[in-house]
Amino acid sequence: MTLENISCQKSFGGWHKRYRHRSSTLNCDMVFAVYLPPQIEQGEKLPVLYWLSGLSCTDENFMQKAGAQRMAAELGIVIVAPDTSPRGAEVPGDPDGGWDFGHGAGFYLNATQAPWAQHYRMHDYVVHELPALIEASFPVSEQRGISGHSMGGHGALVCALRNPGRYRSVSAFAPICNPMTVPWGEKAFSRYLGEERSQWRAWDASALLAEATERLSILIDQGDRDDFLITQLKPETLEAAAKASSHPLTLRRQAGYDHSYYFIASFIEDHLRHHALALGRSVD
Ligand SMILES: N[C@@H](CCC(=O)N[C@@H](CSC=O)C(=O)NCC(=O)O)C(=O)O
Repeated sequence: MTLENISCQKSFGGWHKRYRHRSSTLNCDMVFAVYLPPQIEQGEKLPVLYWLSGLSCTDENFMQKAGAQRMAAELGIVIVAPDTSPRGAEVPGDPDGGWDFGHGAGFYLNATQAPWAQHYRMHDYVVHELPALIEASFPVSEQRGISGHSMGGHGALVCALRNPGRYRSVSAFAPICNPMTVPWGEKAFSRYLGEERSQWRAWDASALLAEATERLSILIDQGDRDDFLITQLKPETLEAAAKASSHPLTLRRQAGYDHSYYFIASFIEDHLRHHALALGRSVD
């Protein structure tokens, strides 16, 4: 596997880098970003937090707007931010030109329907191909955490719930909690997975949580001034599933916050500490 370094900036004593590579899972070239904290140069194998961004994002939104680098440098956590879908001229996008399906909207699932199934396999990319590449290319351990925002917050929950034992920590900002029942999810699932709704449950965080066997503690922050809260996100559904199955969930409703990266930047430190604790880093 060849990695092409396309940019490099020093940040808080560590390095923000972007790489291009060929993905055999997605059948296209992909770009991801990685933040390597200063401890990486001391020969210590560091844990990795995977960050999954939301609709319309690339690898750049989180790295430029969340302000995570200072704490990641302090805690000694590598952060990897993949793109949000397969990309390129050979990858079909939304035939209607929308931003909530196709390019920038891979939903971190494995599509089963033509023509999407040939490229849209973001779950396998994020859970398997990318970590294998990261673990072979950088001095990191196999201790993994996963987090994300909105579509990516849902993606993080689903990756953790579908793969018990693979992640030591999980959290989310304003995740889509029950995509089977909201417009963003219905549009994406009906095309990627087909019209048979029973097939959707395997990619819905609330449905998966109801049947989870691993009790990985979940941290979620949700702004109460989020324009998508009622129509698209539905945290109460996940909360009810967690309650019914006694799954550990801390869902914090944050007064006055919206859906933006201003909200994420306000609470990213708490999430990094949540992950650091589970990933065996010392947290003061
Ligand atoms: N492009 C759209 C706005 C889409 C949007 O709000 N995207 C959110 C994630 S929404 C759920 O997945 C986002 O993270 N945007 C990027 C950012 O940097 O804020 C439009 O133009 O309306």
